[in-house]
Amino acid sequence: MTDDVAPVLEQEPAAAADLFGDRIELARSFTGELARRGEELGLIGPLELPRLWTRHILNSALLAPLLEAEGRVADVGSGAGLPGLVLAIARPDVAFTLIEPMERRCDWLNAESERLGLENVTVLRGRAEDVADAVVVDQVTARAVSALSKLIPLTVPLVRSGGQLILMKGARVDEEIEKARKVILRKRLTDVEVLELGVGVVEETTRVFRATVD
Ligand SMILES: C[S@@+](CC[C@H](N)C(=O)[O-])C[C@H]1O[C@@H](n2cnc3c(N)ncnc32)[C@H](O)[C@@H]1O
Repeated sequence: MTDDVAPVLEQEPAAAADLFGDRIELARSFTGELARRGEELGLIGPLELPRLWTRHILNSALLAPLLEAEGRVADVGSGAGLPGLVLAIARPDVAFTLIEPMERRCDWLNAESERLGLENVTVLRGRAEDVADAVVVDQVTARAVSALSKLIPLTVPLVRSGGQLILMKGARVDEEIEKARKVILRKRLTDVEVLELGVGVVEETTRVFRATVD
């Protein structure tokens, strides 16, 4: 447990207030708790503290404008709550299902949702492929779960016809798309595009694979 999280919180970038608006205090509270307990709970590595805001919190919040008003979103493999819990803070009008197989991580997600008073979060313990019958959403998000060739088959069954995949990817997204070409065709994804978000706001531009489910 890290007691002094002030240095982490002091690194809040100016863009945070714009992205979170009147929810900024909740975002600060979540960031502080993640800084305090994240390493001990195995949610973040020790090197992540100095870049918690830019690389993790803001990076996740950049997806907020992509979410449908009053929609339903499933975040697959939420882990520490990235991007799912951060988005639930930024978008109280959207109902989030955080899908995560590890019990300890589910405990953290439930405890933080409760502590922050987030009424738009349901935590579902399980693997995406095992809970697909219980979930239908308008959009699915995921960050750092697996390569697109595996992630697309895991996420498509959760989404209604006409809904979207919004999958956060790294610099090698084009390579991943190339490797997933057959899966993209087989799953009949349309409107496939790569969005570059946060240019000049976050350390590394956030690349998002977005596609519509048939
Ligand atoms: C590397 S962590 C990333 C966590 C978080 N999304 C982030 O960006 O920090 C991958 C997470 O995906 C979860 N996971 C792995 N396979 C999964 C599956 N088939 N369905 C749902 N979650 C899965 C793991 O338990 C883990 O919490």
